[in-house]
Amino acid sequence: MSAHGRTIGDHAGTAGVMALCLGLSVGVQCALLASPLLTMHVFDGVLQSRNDDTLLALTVGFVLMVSLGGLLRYLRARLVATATESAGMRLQSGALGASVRGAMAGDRARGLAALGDVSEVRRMLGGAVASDLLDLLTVPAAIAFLFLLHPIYGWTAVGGCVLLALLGALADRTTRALVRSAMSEQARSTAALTGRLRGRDMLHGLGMLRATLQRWRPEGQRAIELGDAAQRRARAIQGLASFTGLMLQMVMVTIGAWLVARQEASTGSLLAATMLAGMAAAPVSRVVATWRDWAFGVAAWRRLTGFIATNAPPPWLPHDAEAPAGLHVANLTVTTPDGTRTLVRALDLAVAPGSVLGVRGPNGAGKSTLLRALLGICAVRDGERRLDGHDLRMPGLRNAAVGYLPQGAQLLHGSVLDNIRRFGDGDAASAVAAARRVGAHDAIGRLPRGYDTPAGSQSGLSGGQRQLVALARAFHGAPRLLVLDEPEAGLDAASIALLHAAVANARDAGAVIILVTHDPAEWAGLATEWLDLAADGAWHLTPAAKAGDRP
Ligand SMILES: Nc1ncnc2c1ncn2[C@@H]1O[C@H](COP(=O)(O)OP(=O)(O)OP(=O)(O)O)[C@@H](O)[C@H]1O
Repeated sequence: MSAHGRTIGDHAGTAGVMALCLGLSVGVQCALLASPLLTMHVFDGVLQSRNDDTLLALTVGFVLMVSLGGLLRYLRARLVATATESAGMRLQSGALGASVRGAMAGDRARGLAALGDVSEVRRMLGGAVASDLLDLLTVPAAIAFLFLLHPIYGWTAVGGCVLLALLGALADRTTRALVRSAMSEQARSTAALTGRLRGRDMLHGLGMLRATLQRWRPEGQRAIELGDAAQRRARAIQGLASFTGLMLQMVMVTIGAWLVARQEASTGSLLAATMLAGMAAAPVSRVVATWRDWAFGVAAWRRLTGFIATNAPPPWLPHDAEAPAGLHVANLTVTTPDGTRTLVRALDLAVAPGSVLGVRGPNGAGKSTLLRALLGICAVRDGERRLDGHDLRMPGLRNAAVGYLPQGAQLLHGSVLDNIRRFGDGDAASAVAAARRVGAHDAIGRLPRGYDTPAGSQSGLSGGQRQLVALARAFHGAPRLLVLDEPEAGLDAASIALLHAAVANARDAGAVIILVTHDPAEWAGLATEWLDLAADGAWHLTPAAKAGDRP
């Protein structure tokens, strides 16, 4: 199904669920309103006529209506829970994708904060907020009923509900700015702490943990203080709101007694009016009471949707059937992630299947960033990059046809086997074959749990072992494009020799290979062409036969 079709389907499904929730809520309101109606009949009819049969019939009716109301309320709660759960999941997957894209563009902190925002929105959706909102339907129904009993009852209830709504607005007005600063301060301090704690070896190795935490403490403290201040103000107003709800019922009793004394209303209507006033005020009080969840949740939702829209996946170019086989790069301009400096200007490149392009240049010239730009995992100012005519930014294409070895291996939480087969369902044999291809199989065999050894950041793998596992992951599935960032880093001489053989085999099998190296002599026998990057964005291509000629 197309993305567009899915969107229409989603909207139709959401509209259907909302209509059903509304229908169930109307049913709940009818059942609720039956109680004051029956109470009025008991007082005004049965107490006068002393008819036991009528009393029994009214009691049965009352029990039935209350049970029906309970059942409908239960069904609505289930429906709301399912709908909010799936909305939360959709939001989470959108936020995850946007966080990864944001991190690629150099904004890791915002990505982390977005995941915090997802929790905030889910807390709002998962709480009683949706049910409270639907219960607001009771307010007009109860007030209409009160007007039928006597206009004074109706106007008193309107006055009480307006007062409650004003208190809600006051809570919003007096705490909104505080809540906003508390939330952004919290997001900033969490991101700052996470960033500081990432380099755990260095923090402990240089005894810097204490100083780092001390520097962070004022930021964390400020976020907590702002949050507490907002909570305190909101709680004071909530207290006022519950008091107003009680007052409304008491005022209703007094007005009812006055109307009964003037024979303008019956005793039964007094009781019904008191119950109805409580029913009208309760949902408004609850909305005021859960205001904090609302305010935080809605603010988080606004930030999230903005963040997801800013980090939306780029529109992919259509397949170019005319394009020659291999990697084609046209007019690609790569900048630093923050966009302040051009690293590679207007690069044109054609690497045929069965070729090895070596990339070299001084530290910081932009070699790693260029590889990321080729794979479409960092923003570029201009240009296209295609593999066999397909836009390389398509994640499906990269998963199926690309092998990538980033700088620093970057193994993920999971076993060595999981990492090599990229967390897919592929059989273990394919992972073992990839490990054999790059000469990693024996090294993995010597690990305490072999292919089941944990490989994430907390694992005990050495730098070289991590590099071998990452190489096996890159070569897994015989990719058509291999992008290797300093593949020889951390490897001993024997492993480097096996790596050369793996690259030669992949080249002979028709793969396109791009590799960054600081040791061009190491790859002199394999590279078919060299791309030299200068510090000012200039670049130069040299056929391997003339590899010694630097620009
Ligand atoms: N998040 C960022 N914000 C701003 N500049 C960045 C960011 N990340 C990297 N850079 C800059 O981009 C430039 C290119 O970095 P890159 O890692 O691509 O260089 P490199 O040629 O691979 O370097 P090395 O040989 O040291 O690995 C560097 O000058 C670096 O300072």
